[in-house]
Amino acid sequence: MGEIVLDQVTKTFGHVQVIPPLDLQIEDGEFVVFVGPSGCGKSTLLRLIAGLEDVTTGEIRIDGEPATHTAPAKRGLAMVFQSYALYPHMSVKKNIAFPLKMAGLPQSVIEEKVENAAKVLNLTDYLDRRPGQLSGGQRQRVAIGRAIVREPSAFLFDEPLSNLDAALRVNMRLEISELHNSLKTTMIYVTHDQVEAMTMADKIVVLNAGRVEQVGSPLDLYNAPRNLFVAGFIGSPKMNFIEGETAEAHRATTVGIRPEHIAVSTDAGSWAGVVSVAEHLGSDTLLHVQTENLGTLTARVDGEFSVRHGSRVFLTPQEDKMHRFDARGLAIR
Ligand SMILES: Nc1ncnc2c1ncn2[C@@H]1O[C@H](COP(=O)(O)OP(=O)(O)OP(=O)(O)O)[C@@H](O)[C@H]1O
Repeated sequence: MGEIVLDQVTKTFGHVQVIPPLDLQIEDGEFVVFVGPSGCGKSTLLRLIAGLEDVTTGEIRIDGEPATHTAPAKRGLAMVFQSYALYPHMSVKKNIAFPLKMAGLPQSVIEEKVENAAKVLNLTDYLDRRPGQLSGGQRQRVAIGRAIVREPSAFLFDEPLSNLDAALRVNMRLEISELHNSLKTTMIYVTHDQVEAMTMADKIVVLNAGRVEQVGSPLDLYNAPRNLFVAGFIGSPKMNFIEGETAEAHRATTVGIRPEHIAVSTDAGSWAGVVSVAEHLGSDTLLHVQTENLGTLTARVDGEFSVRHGSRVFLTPQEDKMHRFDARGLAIR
């Protein structure tokens, strides 16, 4: 089990309401990612679910049971922190066993659970080492191991990969996804990195200033962002926005087009411009183009596209991939 429901939950620190009334339903077994810019309230929301912060008003239910005032240890949830929070003087084995020992389980049961977790996480060969003798990725796996042995109804991850270098992050991302596939336990994962959100989530919750801007699958958010904020936040490189009179469609004050939905030609096209920067990534080419009337637009072309800074090009947007927004920033469908 691992269904979590937030019903009109708010959080106020002093006089500042950082979470206005918020409803959210997390299904059993789902991988849910909270994503949003720094300070939007992601960690606060996770800590409210964990019970590390008290809600100001509203209710939390876990598996149908009221949990608003339940002590953190009694919620059946396991939190994995960015800082790993390992005990430096204890071996990997003792670190993983710690919550079981605290719970007073028999030694034989502890041994078995630690062994199984170590196997799942490829830590079997490291059980006698101390955290200081491990790489960042291995330490993160120990922290996850300590969560796994508790057999929680949900795992809560607070930016678990932000201390790792880029290559290791990609690896750990895959490992956590695989872990979710095999355990099928609810996971709630906080990140400010929309690529992590897109690649890992069943369901993404986009937060902005404590408010839920949109909830949906990664492709829902990519294909049909509800508003300008989600449109600009999800997708890399970012969606281009064209403002004002150029947004020809009635009611629309802003038109959005993703870089991958703009064709580039050196001969002819809808919008003429000059390449201000060309980023040759090998797999694709990103062209930042200073257009005559629409400001700078970014286009992404598959593979190599041999133009340089200063080259004259023409851009043609794919009409059916254009997004239109009204004066309030809401998508027009
Ligand atoms: N204990 C606290 N007392 C007062 N204000 C707080 C406290 N904890 C968080 N806040 C404020 O609440 C808001 C949300 O913070 P939170 O840490 O949840 O954001 P976040 O989205 O996780 O940000 P980041 O990605 O930078 O960690 C921020 O404006 C923050 O300053």
